[in-house]
Amino acid sequence: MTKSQLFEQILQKQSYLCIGLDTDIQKIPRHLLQAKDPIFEFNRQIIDATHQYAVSYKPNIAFYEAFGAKGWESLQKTLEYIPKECFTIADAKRGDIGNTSGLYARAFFDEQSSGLNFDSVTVAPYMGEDSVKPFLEFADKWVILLALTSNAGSKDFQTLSLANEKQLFEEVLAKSQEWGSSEQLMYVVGATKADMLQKIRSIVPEHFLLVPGVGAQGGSLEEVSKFGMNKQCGLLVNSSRAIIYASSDEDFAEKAALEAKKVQTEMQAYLATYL
Ligand SMILES: O=c1ccn([C@@H]2O[C@H](COP(=O)(O)O)[C@@H](O)[C@H]2O)c(=O)[nH]1
Repeated sequence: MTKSQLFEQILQKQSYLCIGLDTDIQKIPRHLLQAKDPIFEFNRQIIDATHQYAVSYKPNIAFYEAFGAKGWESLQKTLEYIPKECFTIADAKRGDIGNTSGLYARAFFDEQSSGLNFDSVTVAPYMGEDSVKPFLEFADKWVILLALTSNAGSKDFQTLSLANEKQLFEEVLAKSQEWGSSEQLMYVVGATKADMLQKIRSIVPEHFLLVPGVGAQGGSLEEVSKFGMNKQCGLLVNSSRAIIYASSDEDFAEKAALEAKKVQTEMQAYLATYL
């Protein structure tokens, strides 16, 4: 999917919501445990109930790979089930020496090889250019580099000041623009770090940002929208637990739809104000 196709979807659905499929077998409604593949069945019903409010889905790979071959199968079925107009993100946070990154890229992008055909994958930038490049060699695919993450531990390294007086995450944003364009690179910025968004936008005005951390982590959708939106929206705001676990009963999909609609309605207002 190209940047302008993504923007078109955002305008059509009046939403920049990404729903996180962090599907935890311990948290899904009990009655689903009787299904042949409870994780896929949960995802299927969540996707059916929410896709009109979301432009993107982000399965976090940890929730699938923890279950070995069966988990990968649930992931593959989920990916195939997501409507084609939605942007798909493998939240895998990969990255290694180039030779190994090439295989990670195939795992998420090369359907012939792995059975998976995600639009994008999250990548850790800290091994540098040669660790990221192999992901960028796939046509029409996106790399989403971790820049300033939503967790408290982001201060341990990401905000350290360098000799050039930049913070490490600023250097990640500046340097990585030499590796690929805003048509193939996005950045993760936590919603809990909305106070840094103006600075971030001054470094990467054109890029899309994947913003996790609203909902369960308490980030403000309004601040993210006010300080992070650019002329093509430039935001995919993720919410996982607050939507998919809105209810633990048989009405879970209905309640997830209500939560997603609530977020979408708020987004519609911000698109009218800040775009
Ligand atoms: O900085 C980051 C990077 C990734 N995540 C991931 O996003 C979701 C957030 O889930 P919630 O339930 O909405 O809190 C989850 O998959 C994280 O691993 C992040 O939170 N922060």
